[in-house]
Amino acid sequence: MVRKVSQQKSPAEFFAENKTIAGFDTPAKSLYTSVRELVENSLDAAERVGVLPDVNVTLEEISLERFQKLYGVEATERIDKGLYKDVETEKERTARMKKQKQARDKAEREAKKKAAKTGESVEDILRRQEAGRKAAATKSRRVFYRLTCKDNGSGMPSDDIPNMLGRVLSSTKYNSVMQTRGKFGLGAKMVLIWSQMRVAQPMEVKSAVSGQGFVSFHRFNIDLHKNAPIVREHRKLQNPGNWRGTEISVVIEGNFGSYKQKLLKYLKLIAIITPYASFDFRFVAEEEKNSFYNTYTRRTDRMPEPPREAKHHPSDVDLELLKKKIAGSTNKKLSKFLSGDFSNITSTMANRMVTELKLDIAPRQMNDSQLLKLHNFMQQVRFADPDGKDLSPAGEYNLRLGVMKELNPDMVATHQGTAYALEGHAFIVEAAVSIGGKDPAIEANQLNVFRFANRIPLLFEQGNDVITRTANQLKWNKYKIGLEQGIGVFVSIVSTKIPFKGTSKEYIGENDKISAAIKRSLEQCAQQLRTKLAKKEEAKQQGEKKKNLELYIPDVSRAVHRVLSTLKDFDQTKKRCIRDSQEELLDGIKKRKVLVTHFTEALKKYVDKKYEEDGLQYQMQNKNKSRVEDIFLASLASEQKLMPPLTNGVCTIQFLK
Ligand SMILES: Nc1ncnc2c1ncn2[C@@H]1O[C@H](COP(=O)(O)OP(=O)(O)OP(=O)(O)O)[C@@H](O)[C@H]1O
Repeated sequence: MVRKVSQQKSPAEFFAENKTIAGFDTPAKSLYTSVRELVENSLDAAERVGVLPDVNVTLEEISLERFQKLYGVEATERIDKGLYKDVETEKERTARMKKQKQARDKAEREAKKKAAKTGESVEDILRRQEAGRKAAATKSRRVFYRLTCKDNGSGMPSDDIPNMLGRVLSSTKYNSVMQTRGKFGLGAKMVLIWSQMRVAQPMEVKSAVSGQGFVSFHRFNIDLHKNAPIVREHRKLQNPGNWRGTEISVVIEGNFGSYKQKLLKYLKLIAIITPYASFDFRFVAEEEKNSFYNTYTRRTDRMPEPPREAKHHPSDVDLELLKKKIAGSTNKKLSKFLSGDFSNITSTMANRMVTELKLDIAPRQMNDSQLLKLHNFMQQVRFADPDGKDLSPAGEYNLRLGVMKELNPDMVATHQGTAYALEGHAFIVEAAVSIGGKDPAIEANQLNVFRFANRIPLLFEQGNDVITRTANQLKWNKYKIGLEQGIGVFVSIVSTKIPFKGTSKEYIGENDKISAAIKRSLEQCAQQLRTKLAKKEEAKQQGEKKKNLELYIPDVSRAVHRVLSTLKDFDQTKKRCIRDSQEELLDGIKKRKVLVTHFTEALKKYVDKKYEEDGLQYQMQNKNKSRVEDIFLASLASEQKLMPPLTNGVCTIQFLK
């Protein structure tokens, strides 16, 4: 009998073997996830020190041939051709030729049909298809990329760099109950692990913190087995411009072709939810003509209030956490510990708890059974929900600005809900709903749902996500919102703990509380849009009424002129009922001084005036219903106090102080 020997795995080995759970599935997806992880770290780092983020991403394409040259990989001289999977056998060649001929014949038949319908030439259609086929064929080739992400964030202390980026499950974001984009202490390390699995090149990091006086440069790998960094090079570089920030550079295998659209969509969405950041994306292709540069400009200097560190909510505490907190407590009284270390426990509440527990001792003197008693008791007590004051939602102003700047829809409504609590963590849902616009991201005849969690876009598992499900369930036609023009639904959830499914942070599963909060926010947006649409419809109807009236003007002018022309020849007795001013008019007609065009002009003026009066009357009638409507003007000042409202009966304007 073989004796089984127990084995251990380091976290780095575990995640290398199970990279899919961190979003590193195929080379294409891994490239996308790598960009995402580095960008989100950069945003966290800039916001941590309260600076407007500047994030520059460069993706340099490196063909297999160039990769081999660059890294001195000797290409194998092909002698035994049968060994290579890209060399066909005779049998494979015959089968391929047969298949290609069938495909060509089919394509030709379809192209002829299409040409008859569209009027295009058969050759053009076939040429286009051929280009598509070639593009698809290049997708299967191995391609590498040097990914570089540079920011103006906090920078990293020199000694921390190898550990923070070369040891799986290390993070500066662990010990706090705080809203951050990063949470797992995994992202940047997975980028390096992915690189090591296919390319074996070290990660290069330049970073400078405030007042350090130099830029630290590190090249390192991860020892997967030990889960520890292997530093290959460490130097101090000069920093004459006092730069502060981080630049991370790594070579990875990828496939930009298949994930280009996803990646650009991601950048667009992150620009929507972070309009106070500036993003540059540069793609440097092997062939110059395929290179491009996208920039997502900053549109406001107004950053959301940064998230603050919150205390643990008592209902979210497990025994281990309670033990850890107690071990670190210097309080002499349990009541002080409870009110000081947890949110939502006032000193009165803490005293009541201690009396109820009959446990008036210093926390560190508690034995295991007392600890268990305290934990059990905490599970039974009714605590108030966390209030969400430490969270940092994007804010309606930023959300609206982001949607307008990137998508320019015809109409947009926004709403930020109040905070709710989920297992001891506060969360806030904010939403925007847009109608129409010409951006291809908003497709007509459907709901286009865009999801954000802790201000990062979620692009995968759309159908399983609570946001998509809730948006699809809403009865949009109840708000007279049709799908024809394309509806954009933008939902952003912020929390100290987002209940993501998996470490790749791709979606949030079904959850009644979150779903109800999303529904409420979307309903508010839909209600605003309903009012706007009604106003627009009213204006349209007024316009049509005016147009219809104008249509009659030429005929009416001619008819009136003709009647008056006949009147001018009436006998004196009948003429007596005509007043002096009218006498003058008839005289004008007789002498051909008053023509049909004079009637046309007069009637046109009258219709214009009437239309204006009706419009004004409509506004007056509705002034009480909808006088106050948020409009957002970019303010130069960061102060947000409001001046007293200025009202003129038609609208109310309130400026920021
Ligand atoms: N650009 C950067 N500037 C400053 N610090 C950074 C930067 N990138 C990473 N860090 C530091 O390195 C740590 C580890 O980053 P990593 O991406 O591995 O995990 P994380 O961001 O904490 O969590 P997640 O796995 O959820 O992304 C971060 O917590 C942060 O302190």
